[in-house]
Amino acid sequence: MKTVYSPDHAAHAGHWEVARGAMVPCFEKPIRAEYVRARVEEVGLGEIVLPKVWSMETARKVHDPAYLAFLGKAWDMWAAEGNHTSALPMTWPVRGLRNDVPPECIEGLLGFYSMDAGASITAGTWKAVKASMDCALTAAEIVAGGARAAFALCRPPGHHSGPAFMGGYCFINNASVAAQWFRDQGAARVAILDVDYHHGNGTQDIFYERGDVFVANIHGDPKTEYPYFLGHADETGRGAGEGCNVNYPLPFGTAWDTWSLALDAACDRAEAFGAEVIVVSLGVDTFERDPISAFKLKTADYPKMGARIAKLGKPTLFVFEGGYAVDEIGVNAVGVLTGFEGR
Ligand SMILES: NCCCCCC(=O)NO
Ligand SMILES: [Zn+2]
Repeated sequence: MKTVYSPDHAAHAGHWEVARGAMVPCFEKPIRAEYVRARVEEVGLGEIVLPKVWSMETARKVHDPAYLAFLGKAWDMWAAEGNHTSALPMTWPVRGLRNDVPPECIEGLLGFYSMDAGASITAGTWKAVKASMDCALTAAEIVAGGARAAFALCRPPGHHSGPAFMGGYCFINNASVAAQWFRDQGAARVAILDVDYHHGNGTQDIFYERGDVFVANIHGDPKTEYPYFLGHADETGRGAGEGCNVNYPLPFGTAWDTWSLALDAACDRAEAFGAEVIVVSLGVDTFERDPISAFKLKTADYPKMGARIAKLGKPTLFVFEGGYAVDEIGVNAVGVLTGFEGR
């Protein structure tokens, strides 16, 4: 299987994030992608290629163009005010506040276009974000070109970013852009399987009223886990999208025996939907030693995850999302891919 990787990811290196009331070093850091790339090379998964440079045309079909334009200029606006550290939002338009965008105030725009303080912007963030999206589209093109599967080694991740907001380390929803690209190439029905520990609220939001893209999430129960405000089992889609969204919220401590039942159910639903191509939001923060998560999957479980997805027998694009147990991130993420290949 080919991997699409860009060294430009390293341009995005946030300094701090807020966790349990303290400023802590960012968990989503460049070394994550390097460890995964090293493991791809170590197992001989396949060729590692650079992404092509894509326009924003497809991204503008799943994201608000004004939001994307903001992402491209946010750092310059922040720096123009003499700021040197990461740009972080501090005020959000919650209930009772107005919802019109503050045109030229970077502090207001940061809050307007974010769901949390978990997406810090630095001088190189846009370069990395664009490259990450380019990796997803390039890998999608490899699949569309006849490959059974391809791996988009995306960093930063994307599944929390919605139509017009960033958050949870995410800026552009890479998996959603790829799914839209497959639709634009003529795939009538696309399924997105999000196996990251956290609910992909952005992906759900983007396709919630659409009947052409099925979205399944297996994740920490939002009653007690980030993102808290989406990801319940009663969220099944709306209008044309009714029945095209399914959530499997699971409790702290969930291990493979329970988690795999949700995967079976999600795969069955994707099959029943008639998906012609599968996009997997591949986060491995389901791992038992992940520092910010609370499931109990073991390294030996990840090849089983890949093997189950392979049973769908559909062209499959793997898009890298979360995972913060850096020492095992490579063996776990690539384990899904070698398991998919039946190695
Ligand atoms: N700072 C709050 C937790 C962000 C979750 C990031 C992630 O892994 N999402 O999949
Ligand atoms: Zn996650």
